[in-house]
Parts: sequence; C-alpha cells; structure tokens
Amino acid sequence: MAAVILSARRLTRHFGGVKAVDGVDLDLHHGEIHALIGPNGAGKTTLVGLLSGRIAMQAGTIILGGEDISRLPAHARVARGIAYTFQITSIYARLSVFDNVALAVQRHSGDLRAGTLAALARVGLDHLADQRAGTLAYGHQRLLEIAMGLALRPRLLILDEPTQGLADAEIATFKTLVRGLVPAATVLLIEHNMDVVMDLAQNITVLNSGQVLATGTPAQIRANPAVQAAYLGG
Ligand SMILES: Nc1ncnc2c1ncn2[C@@H]1O[C@H](COP(=O)(O)OP(=O)(O)OP(=O)(O)O)[C@@H](O)[C@H]1O
Repeated sequence: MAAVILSARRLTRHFGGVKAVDGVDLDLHHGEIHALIGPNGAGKTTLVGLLSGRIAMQAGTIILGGEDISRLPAHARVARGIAYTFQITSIYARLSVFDNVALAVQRHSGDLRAGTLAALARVGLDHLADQRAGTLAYGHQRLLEIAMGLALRPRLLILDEPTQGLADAEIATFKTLVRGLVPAATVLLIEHNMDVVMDLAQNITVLNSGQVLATGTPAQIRANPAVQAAYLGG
C-alpha cells in the first residue's frame, strides 16, 4: 500500500455531553480515495472539521506528510495542502464562475487566468466561466465548489457529501471527476450514497457514535457484521 500522507491519532471533540469525535485514529494513504461513512450524527463532519482545522480539537495528533499540524490554524493547513470543499453558501453568487475560482487560484503564483480555466475545465465548467455563479444549476454549483477546492492544488481534498442533491447523470460525471483527481491528490469523501462509496473508495472508515467501528476495503466493510448491524443493514 502507498505511504501514509495523513495520520490522525486519538482525535477527540466533545460538545457538552455529546462525544462527537471520541478517540478516532485515521490513516490516509497517498493517492487513495478514502470514504468516511456512518449514520447521521456519527461524527463525520466534526472529524473532517478537526482535520481541516475548522473545529478545534480537545485531544489528539494529526501528522501530515511527516509534520505535526495539530495546532495549526485552518489557513495554515490550507497552505500545506488540505482543501475542504466549500459549502454552496460560500460561493459568491454575484460573482462570475471564473472569479469564484480565481479567488482560490490567486493564493498561488503563476498565470491566474490559465490556472482558473484549468480548474474549471477539470470539472467541465469552463464553458460557463462568464456566468454569474448564483444562476448556475444546483449540480453545477456543487461542481464549482470542487473547482474552488482544486484551485488550491491540494494534497488532500476533503469532500463533504458532494453528491447530495445531484441527479444520476451528474453523479456519474462526479465519479469520473474524482477518479481523475487521484493519485495526484488524496481524496477523503464523506458520502451517504453507498453505490458511490463502493464504486470509488479503496478504503472505508465507518464511524458510529464518534468512534471508529471498522476500517477496510469495500469488500471487508460490506462483510463486517458490526457494520451491517449498525449501518448497512438499516
Ligand atoms: N457545534 C456543535 N454543538 C453541539 N453539538 C454538536 C455540534 N456539532 C456537532 N454536534 C453533535 O455532534 C454529533 C456529531 O455530529 P456530526 O455533524 O459530526 O455528525 P455527522 O456524522 O456529520 O452527521 P450527518 O451525517 O447527519 O451530517 C451529533 O450528535 C451532533 O448533534
């Protein structure tokens, strides 16, 4: 298996009495698509919030490419290559599609126009560059979020429920897109659509009540009785 790019140990975040993330270990391998699944409230969004630095952790360690990033603020983690797809609410509806992505591209040196168009082309939105972002169809707005994440040239791209609300044809396009991101980048995918998970992921981590219930290949996860009882069977 490829080298570990991100290694998280004993990550913990409680909200009052709720153990949202409770001693989670997670290893992401270079160039893999790794899915994070689990029932509603299992702690998935909180966990990726801890990885990206958007949510402060109470205990634990995160090592990215050999560097301890546990105490770095979110912007410093972005600078080190962790991109967390923006929610649609952070798309600037009145700006053009081009300008939305250009805002992310400008963090890097290089040709702003070429970099922006390249990111848009990867998600198939280059022909809509001049359109106002707020007027895009829903599925295209989700793709725009991904282009904004890609524009940061991440080593690790975290996608939080990217297929939610997408039509079947858009999901097919999305799967092709994500396959094209690896192995240059590593993808951590929170996803409720099991067909997408089983189709895309090389490894899956199952969370339940803030703890890791199981981790393994799609075949191992499908065959795991505890996972079936807690989640897949439901
Ligand atoms: N800011 C917060 N304050 C209080 N409780 C929170 C907060 N954020 C999350 N929680 C609680 O922590 C638990 C885990 O929530 P989280 O959103 O991480 O789960 P999830 O697996 O992403 O769920 P879903 O699949 O529904 O998005 C839930 O019980 C949730 O209510």
